Amino acid sequence: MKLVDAKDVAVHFPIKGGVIFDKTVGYVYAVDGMDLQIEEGETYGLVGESGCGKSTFGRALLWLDEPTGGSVTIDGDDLATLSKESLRRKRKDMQMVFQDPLSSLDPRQTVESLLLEGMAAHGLAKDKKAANTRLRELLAAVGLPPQALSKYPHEFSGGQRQRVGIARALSVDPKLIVADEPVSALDVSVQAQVINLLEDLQEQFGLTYLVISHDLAVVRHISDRVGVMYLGALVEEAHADDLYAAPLHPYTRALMSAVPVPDPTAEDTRERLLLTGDLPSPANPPSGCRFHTRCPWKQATRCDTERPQLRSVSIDGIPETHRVACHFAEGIFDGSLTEHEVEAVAVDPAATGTPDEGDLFQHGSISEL
Ligand SMILES: Nc1ncnc2c1ncn2[C@@H]1O[C@H](COP(=O)(O)OP(=O)(O)OP(=O)(O)O)[C@@H](O)[C@H]1O
Repeated sequence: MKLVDAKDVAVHFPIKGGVIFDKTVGYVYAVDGMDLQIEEGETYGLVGESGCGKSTFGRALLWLDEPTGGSVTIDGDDLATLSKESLRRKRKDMQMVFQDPLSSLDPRQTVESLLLEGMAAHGLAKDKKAANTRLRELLAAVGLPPQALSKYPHEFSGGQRQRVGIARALSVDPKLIVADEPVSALDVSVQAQVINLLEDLQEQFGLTYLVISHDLAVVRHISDRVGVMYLGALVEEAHADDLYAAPLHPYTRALMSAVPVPDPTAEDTRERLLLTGDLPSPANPPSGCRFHTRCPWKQATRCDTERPQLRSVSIDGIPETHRVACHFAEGIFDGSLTEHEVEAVAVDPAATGTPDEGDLFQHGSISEL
């Protein structure tokens, strides 16, 4: 059964200008036409460069950034149609795990108070004895000792703090968890432990996950299906193994070719596809296919004028579930379309912003699990 059904979701943030910043002078098209479905019990991994709109989409799914267009249906309820009270109750079913638990957990609260707070908001702490039992069960589930209840967030290591963040999300017995870069603030040695914990909890509690990450290795390890996002929308979607075996979109191919091979002494026969040019500003996205300014296979004039929709392709061995938003995916795949040099495009650096740490292309920070 479908738990998440997002259709044509848009989140456009107004850019304020004028003398006293009271006028809307433009929009940041952070999310622009996202279609995404997640089955109950599934893990969907969302990847893409920093600034492509992953977090904003995750927040829009949970109605934390209210979409400016499209619809989000969770477990049969169209969130836009819910009353304030119904939406408040619905929040029990959909929780978020953040990248940096230290900034998402109130430093003045003990773990006990942090966990009880969420439970109380949904009427799950009325019976003190039952709530106490539940607190201990939650800690055991995330691998923390009962003594952790009286401690403050700063008294834990990064990995333990993320366990507290996960326990807090779990405390209200949710169906869906959106995990936004859940391990990227952690040491590589701890990352695998937290990923394994998320997998165990999914099995134990029947959870559905949207995992947002810039790290292709993390996403590959944990996801059933993967969506690749570029400038506010999906450019490719497939079962994880299918995507990694045969990336079809030029952007996905570039992402994959940036990943170091696990064994550096082994001969690396993959094609190298380096992305040229900066990520265009989401305040001024390119017309047509949003990737055309960086695409070595761009064809005039279809790519600059017609925005491609996600579609299945007719390529032998590529399943119907593998969809790509590229007019020329078949020609690129079979080599009948030749590559050309990508002209450097002048991008206004002020509008583009500085890539964050962890940006795949800046740091190549892919960890192997
Ligand atoms: N509240 C906001 N107001 C205006 N612009 C915003 C707001 N939140 C995000 N943006 C912009 O929307 C775009 C998408 O941001 P978002 O954080 O969703 O991307 P991301 O892919 O999650 O990147 P990162 O991994 O760096 O968080 C960026 O250009 C960002 O600057």
